[in-house]
Amino acid sequence: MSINTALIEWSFSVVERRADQLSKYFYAHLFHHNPGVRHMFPEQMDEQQDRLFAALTAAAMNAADPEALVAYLRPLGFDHRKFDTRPEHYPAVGASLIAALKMFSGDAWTQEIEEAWVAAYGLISQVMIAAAEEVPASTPRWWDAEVVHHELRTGDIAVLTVRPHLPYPFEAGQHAALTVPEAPQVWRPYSIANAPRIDGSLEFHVRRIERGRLSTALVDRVRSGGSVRLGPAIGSMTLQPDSGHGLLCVAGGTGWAPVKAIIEAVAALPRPGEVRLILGARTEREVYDLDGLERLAKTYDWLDVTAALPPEGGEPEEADAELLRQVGEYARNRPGRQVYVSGPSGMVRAVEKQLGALGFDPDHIRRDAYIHQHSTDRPTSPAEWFLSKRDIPWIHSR
Ligand SMILES: NC(=O)C1=CN([C@@H]2O[C@H](COP(=O)(O)OP(=O)(O)OC[C@H]3O[C@@H](n4cnc5c(N)ncnc54)[C@H](O)[C@@H]3O)[C@@H](O)[C@H]2O)C=CC1
Repeated sequence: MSINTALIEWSFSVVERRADQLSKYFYAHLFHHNPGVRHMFPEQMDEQQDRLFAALTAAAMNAADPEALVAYLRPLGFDHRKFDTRPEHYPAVGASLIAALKMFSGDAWTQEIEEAWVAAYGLISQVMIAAAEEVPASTPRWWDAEVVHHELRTGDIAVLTVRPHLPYPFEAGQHAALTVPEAPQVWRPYSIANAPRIDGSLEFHVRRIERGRLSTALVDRVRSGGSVRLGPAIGSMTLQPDSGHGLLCVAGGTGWAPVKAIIEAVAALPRPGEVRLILGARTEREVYDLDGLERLAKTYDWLDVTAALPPEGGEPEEADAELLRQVGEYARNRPGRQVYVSGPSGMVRAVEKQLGALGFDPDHIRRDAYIHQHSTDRPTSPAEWFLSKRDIPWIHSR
């Protein structure tokens, strides 16, 4: 089926400036016509408001590249089992999407545009439904877990250890969506900060973000003995077969979490290769897992760690340049190395660009695109526009 993505993109540009109102209309339409799905969303929609809509528009705009689209949508379809999403929900969402776009397009809406959106949405739902149906029925839709340890490491970063009640399959470097009873139906992806353990426990590193309902609950309200709910583990930032030949790992802030898991997975290899870890933080205090780091560095002679911090008395932003300097210095003579990069998307992009300039093959650089889509530090593509909370003076004029 061919989809007219140029038309979709054009029609999107017509409504883009009223994205905020459009997504509100979309949810109002959805809930009015399908009151049965309201419980699947958070009570307060402000934070979550645009996420479903953003994913839909991002996917529709990528419909011209079926391979990329399928790679993006399959894990999403699998992950959506945790919302209890059923095939019959998809037409309902599609109808509200079209209604909202039509409403805000005015005279610009044509039969051809409608057909292009219907075709794109049809493809999106088909891939997601198929991905969810391929999962064996015995696989849980979610996993409940007990918080066995909760530790505040800095004013705003907590490290949580949780133990799922049922076996939880995952690979080092993957992430899982979390929610807690303190923030019902608010889900966010967090990287798992360990390789699989015999006792089945999982570690998560959470920074409280401004107005983040879930991160605030995870940092300030959840305590040992509490409970969390996990979606399935997803993500491809996992250890590759040739990783034993040496790795460069670059981690910034809480981006340390999946890199820690990768290092633990390297340690389980029969013959671990050399691993160089460059760990960036904006201040020394922000190196929140120093004990864990020191333990790894002392135990494994193949692991070499340097911190990228601002110079003495320097500004926090100077850490950015130091991190890139260290990456350049190390990578210059090792163009064949596998690289794992995790942290703010600005950092990940800067590191990728630098490695590209040094002749690194992009296929050797592993990072987590999905996490970046859901983090606060996001690129600003037209679709991403929906994801970032911005004050638009001429919309919120009062
Ligand atoms: N799997 C993944 O990729 C994961 C990604 N994250 C993301 O990592 C981020 C962590 O946030 P924070 O701890 O607040 O990080 P942060 O703002 O404290 O920055 C961490 C490090 O990145 C460096 N950095 C930031 N922007 C840069 C740029 N443009 N160029 C070069 N270096 C730069 C800083 O100097 C610092 O060393 C969040 O956005 C989170 O979503 C977190 C966990 C896992």
